[in-house]
Amino acid sequence: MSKVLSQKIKIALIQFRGSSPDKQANLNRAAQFIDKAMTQQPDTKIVVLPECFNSPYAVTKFREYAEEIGPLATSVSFLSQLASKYKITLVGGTIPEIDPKTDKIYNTAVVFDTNGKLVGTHRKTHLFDVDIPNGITFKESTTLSPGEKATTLKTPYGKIGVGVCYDMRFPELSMISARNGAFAMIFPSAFNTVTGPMHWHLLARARSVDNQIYTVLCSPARDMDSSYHAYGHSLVCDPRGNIIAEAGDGEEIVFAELDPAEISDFRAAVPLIKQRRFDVYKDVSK
Ligand SMILES: NC(=O)CC(=O)C(=O)O
Repeated sequence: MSKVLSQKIKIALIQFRGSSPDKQANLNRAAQFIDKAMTQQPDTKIVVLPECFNSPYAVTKFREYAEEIGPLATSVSFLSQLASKYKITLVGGTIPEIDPKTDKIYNTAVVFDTNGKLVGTHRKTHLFDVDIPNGITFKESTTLSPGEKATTLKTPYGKIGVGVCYDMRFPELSMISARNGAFAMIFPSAFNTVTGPMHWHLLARARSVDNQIYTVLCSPARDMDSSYHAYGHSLVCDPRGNIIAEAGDGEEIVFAELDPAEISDFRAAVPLIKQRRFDVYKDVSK
């Protein structure tokens, strides 16, 4: 069986509070945490930041903080320098993006290679529009537009799929990336204190077990002074559905080792890939 992950690699998830109104201060804090991660575990190859890691997570704020994504954008150039400084693949969380041609705003994940090149973006495809009585009401579509594609990207170690937060509730995106050969699905995310306890672990485990891949969720740390109370609990789930590393709800760096044998051994033992019956479920995409 061909390997989807070429070697054992270490991943670091930066769970921090980046939702202050001062974008540059949030970026500087992200840099401090990445420096800390790389000092503690210098063999780390992939670093992940949370959803909306340098702006408030609020529908009324996305436009104010939005950047046109390109090499000169404040957040893009800042993250690019960090990726090349530490020679890491950086899944640089999400930033509000403005498309100047259409004036539409997106919640967009940005990914950099070890030379600091922006190698991919993923616009949140499923917007977080919910109304849970006595829980939470949130309507991203008030100011955001949805992305239109699934995202699978090459890294030096194999391919990763990228989704953003609510995207993890839709198994199709993860399946597309897994079938394109991804070894992990990485979701910069920000569940909250209502939906986190209900579904965060369940969804990570489900996406891993569906696809026999790693699932990586990176959340902001909880900040009870902000309008949105992030759940925290950034985690890594292995291809068997075991959570192998997890944060609490405060600021924390989570490290985990991803092992190609975990994928190949479990796929050999439980050969879902060979057993799939595409002849039976042709109708699923209708
Ligand atoms: N914030 C999100 O996009 C998703 C979320 O909190 C949930 O699905 O629950």
